[in-house]
Amino acid sequence: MTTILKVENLSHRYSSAWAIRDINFEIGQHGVIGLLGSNGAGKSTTMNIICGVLNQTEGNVIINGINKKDNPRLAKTQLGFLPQTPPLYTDFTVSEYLTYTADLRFMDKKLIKKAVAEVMDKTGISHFSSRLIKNLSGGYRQRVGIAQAIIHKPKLVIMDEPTNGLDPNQVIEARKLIREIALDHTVLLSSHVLSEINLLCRDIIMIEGGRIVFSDTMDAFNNYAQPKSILAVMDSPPPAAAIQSIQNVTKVEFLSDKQCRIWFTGSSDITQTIIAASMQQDWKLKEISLEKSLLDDVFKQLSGF
Ligand SMILES: Nc1ncnc2c1ncn2[C@@H]1O[C@H](COP(=O)(O)OP(=O)(O)OP(=O)(O)O)[C@@H](O)[C@H]1O
Repeated sequence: MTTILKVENLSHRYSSAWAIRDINFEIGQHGVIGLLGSNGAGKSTTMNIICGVLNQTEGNVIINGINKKDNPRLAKTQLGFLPQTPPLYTDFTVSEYLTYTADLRFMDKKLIKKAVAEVMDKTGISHFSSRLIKNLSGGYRQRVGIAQAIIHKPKLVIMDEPTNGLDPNQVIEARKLIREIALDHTVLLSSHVLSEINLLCRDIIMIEGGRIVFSDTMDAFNNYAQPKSILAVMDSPPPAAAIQSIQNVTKVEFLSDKQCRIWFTGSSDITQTIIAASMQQDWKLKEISLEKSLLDDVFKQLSGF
């Protein structure tokens, strides 16, 4: 794996309290990586340090092989940042603003005009190039925010809650654009919206109380909590008490005449016991399936709520 971002033993203290403590992770090329955590978990602190807006108390941030402490200016050329509120100058036109941000990124002046045209095309805002930013909708302003983050073709793009405050259609459009950007860049995106992380991200890093509590693929996150319930459909189901008498069954709830949910402890081999009981007692079992834990349940389990 080519490492684009390496975070080593990162800790930060605001006055006396530690906001993050000993954060370590490494991310590779392309794709969207989700930074998930509830409010106050430490996402913004981590992102602000990576972007150089805040200096860490301890630890290292290495972007595309460059340690931010040793060469902050060079490290910053490797990254683009879309903060929660995009830093837009609303009295500028779209192209004036993007030209200005390209200059701030120390881009070669001769290349700026072409880069502005390219990034407007990529983010779907070319037709608004001469419009004042203050006259754009929220969705288009967000596109301008994304355009300024990628105009200098950085390896790493950091987005802090990028769909916050957008209406449902704008959210769909913004997610589509983020996916496209992730084909050429590594995107580290923070959110406390689980469904968004699930839709967009390949890998997930979860922070709670300033510490990493989970770091793996999205699939591993979805499978993290073991199934604890079974859905069964029977043509001739017995009373709940009969199912409840099976060892390790903790609760039975009928959802309809023929369908019930069965909670259990211990191994999921219990499905075999239920199948055997059904055959012995002629419950006419037609379907049986383990219920996958909901993303929200995993989140609750990991965050200790
Ligand atoms: N400037 C500051 N001074 C003191 N404490 C701060 C400061 N900024 C953040 N904190 C504290 O640091 C902790 C982590 O905050 P941070 O903003 O990084 O969390 P977050 O996960 O981004 O939350 P949110 O989703 O609400 O933005 C919290 O306890 C917060 O109160």
